[in-house]
Amino acid sequence: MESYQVVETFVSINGEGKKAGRLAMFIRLKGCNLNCSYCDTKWANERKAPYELMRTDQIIDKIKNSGVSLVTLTGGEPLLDKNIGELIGSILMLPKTELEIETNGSVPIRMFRERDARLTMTMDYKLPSSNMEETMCLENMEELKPWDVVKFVIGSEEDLIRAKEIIDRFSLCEKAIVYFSPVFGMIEPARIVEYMKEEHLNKVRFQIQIHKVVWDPDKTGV
Ligand SMILES: C[S@@+](CC[C@H](N)C(=O)[O-])C[C@H]1O[C@@H](n2cnc3c(N)ncnc32)[C@H](O)[C@@H]1O
Ligand SMILES: Nc1nc2[nH]cc(C(=O)O)c2c(=O)[nH]1
Ligand code: SF4
Ligand SMILES: [Mg+2]
Repeated sequence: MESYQVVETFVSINGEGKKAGRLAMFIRLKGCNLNCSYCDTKWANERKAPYELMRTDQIIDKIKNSGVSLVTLTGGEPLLDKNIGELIGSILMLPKTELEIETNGSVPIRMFRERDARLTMTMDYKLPSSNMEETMCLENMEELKPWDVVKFVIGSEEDLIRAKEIIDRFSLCEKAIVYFSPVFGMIEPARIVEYMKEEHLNKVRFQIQIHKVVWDPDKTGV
């Protein structure tokens, strides 16, 4: 049985994506291959970040005991772990449990091609203000399912323009559910809505990270 470097687990309302507002069990894995300018979980990516090595069965027990039916696997970058398939498969064996994976868009999601709506990919497209755009795996745009989410986290005017270009180039609104979300505190959220109106982005959904409004934005474990 495999084990994973877990930096935190907690139950909270999901603050992002199409399952926002619902209770979820969060499993946050250590480490990331990117270094986004705005990352709010840099602490989890540090080499020295403390973690608990948890076996698949221990994580599954934790989910079962939580009584929560939605699991959010995040990080760091959860898809970097070469054994992640075992954990994903085991979570999906739990009856009536939905799994959402937060992934950064730089790691191929192709190996998860055979999946139904119980496994949602919530995939970022990293825009210029992240300084990570060149790492994006564009083949992923062809692997999206209609129930997946593509998230553009927007920090600047340049990001807005680039997000629209990418949506148009890959017909993203026809392939998946598309969100615009501000880099927390970096751009006036109303400007994003203005841009959506200007460009008639009728299928894009606007979202603010709910947990940063409910709790201190720097608080972990919520
Ligand atoms: C911390 S990341 C972990 C999962 C994965 N590494 C990724 O980037 O998608 C989870 C989500 O938080 C978003 N995020 C990180 N820092 C943020 C910030 N300062 N403001 C808004 N969203 C942020 C990321 O863009 C991503 O969508
Ligand atoms: N409440 C809450 N919802 C979230 N949705 C995605 C998160 C993440 O960090 O990936 C997150 C998070 O950190 N907290
Ligand atoms: S990819 Fe995700 S975890 Fe990694 S640095 Fe960017 S926002 Fe942070
Ligand atoms: Mg977060």
